Amino acid sequence: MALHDEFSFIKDITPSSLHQADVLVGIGDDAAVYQVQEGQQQILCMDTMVEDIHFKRSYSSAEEIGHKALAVNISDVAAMGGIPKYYAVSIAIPAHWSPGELTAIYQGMKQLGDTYQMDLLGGDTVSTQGKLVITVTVTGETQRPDNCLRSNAKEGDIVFVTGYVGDSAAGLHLLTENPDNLSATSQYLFQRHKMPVPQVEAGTIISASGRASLNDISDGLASELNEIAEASNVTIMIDETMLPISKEAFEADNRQALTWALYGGEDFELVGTASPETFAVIEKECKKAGILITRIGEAHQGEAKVFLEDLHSEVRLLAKGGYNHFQKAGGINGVESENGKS
Ligand SMILES: Nc1ncnc2c1ncn2[C@@H]1O[C@H](COP(=O)(O)OP(=O)(O)O)[C@@H](O)[C@H]1O
Ligand SMILES: Cc1ncc(C[n+]2csc(CCOP(=O)(O)OP(=O)(O)O)c2C)c(N)n1
Ligand SMILES: [Mg+2]
Ligand SMILES: [Mg+2]
Ligand SMILES: [Mg+2]
Repeated sequence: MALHDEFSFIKDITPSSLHQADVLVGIGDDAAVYQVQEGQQQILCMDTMVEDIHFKRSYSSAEEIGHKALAVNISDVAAMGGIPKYYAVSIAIPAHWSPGELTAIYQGMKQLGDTYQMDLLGGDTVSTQGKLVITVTVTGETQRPDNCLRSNAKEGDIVFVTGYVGDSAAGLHLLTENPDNLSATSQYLFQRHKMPVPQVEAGTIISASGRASLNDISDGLASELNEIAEASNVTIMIDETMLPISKEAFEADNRQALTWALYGGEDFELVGTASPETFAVIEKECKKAGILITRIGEAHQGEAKVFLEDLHSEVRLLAKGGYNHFQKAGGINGVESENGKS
């Protein structure tokens, strides 16, 4: 029988016990963490991008593809409060990709990696009769990974998110409509989709401030919040009026902007929770660093569920819906009907 759900597959293959006692975080968070020696924690993560699933060659340059393949991994390091240091790349190459394009993919990775002084340490090269597949492994270091776990949320916490949510999905929508659109709105949203900026500095500020729960937004805000609610066993309530949705996303389509923000995914912003006292510190430090961080709700005692209070003060359940690789051929799932009700 075909696979239906990447999340239950991951549960199935998670080992019930580990051999090594120095593993601090195994499968189940954004990245794994293990202790090398007292006070020195290393971080490890891996994400894959597949042509026509994660990007299209028709609208993404080779440099942009390389940038994003590394950025999505650095984003998982950021979600553990870490600093990225090294990367390795495995690439499966179909016949129709030219050597020039392939080196340009690596230039895109190098350009981003250089901004963090990251080094490429190895990888693998194979041919494929299918689409181009690029898998990146990133390692790095983290001081306080225990301050960034998905399981750290507590009742009374403030829920926050960095940057704007929904831009990437808005960009993808516009790219499929007219990738040649030169309007400032389209150009901004294209950039947000094709060249995500991982939130490393925000991650280090959050992990240094105290206990927080943290996730990066790859599958969508609703999905990531459900992961925090489930791992922490709390109810999360967010407020539609507080969601940081850009004017560009509203301009792209007023009626779809909320769905993009909740379920679109690939914003690679950080979402999490912290006590009001810790959040005050995070907010102050982010302001100093010029990082937008927005309070969007609270965590409460109760079932592991996520709710949205809408503009009319009506409360509705936010299902885990978001991007799931084995449902609806990878569409936006769990999306409300036209009138906004599920
Ligand atoms: N095929 C796999 N084998 C082993 N571990 C996996 C596999 N796929 C995902 N994982 C692990 O499952 C967890 C969730 O993965 P994923 O949803 O891809 O996280 P993220 O959205 O942060 O990239 C991570 O800890 C990841 O390392
Ligand atoms: C051509 C195309 N269609 C759809 C999408 C949207 N999309 C693809 S994968 C994905 C979710 C994130 O990718 P995933 O591999 O699940 O990342 P992870 O959760 O492991 O970080 C989204 C929203 C896209 N980027 N490009
Ligand atoms: Mg992640
Ligand atoms: Mg992943
Ligand atoms: Mg995913």
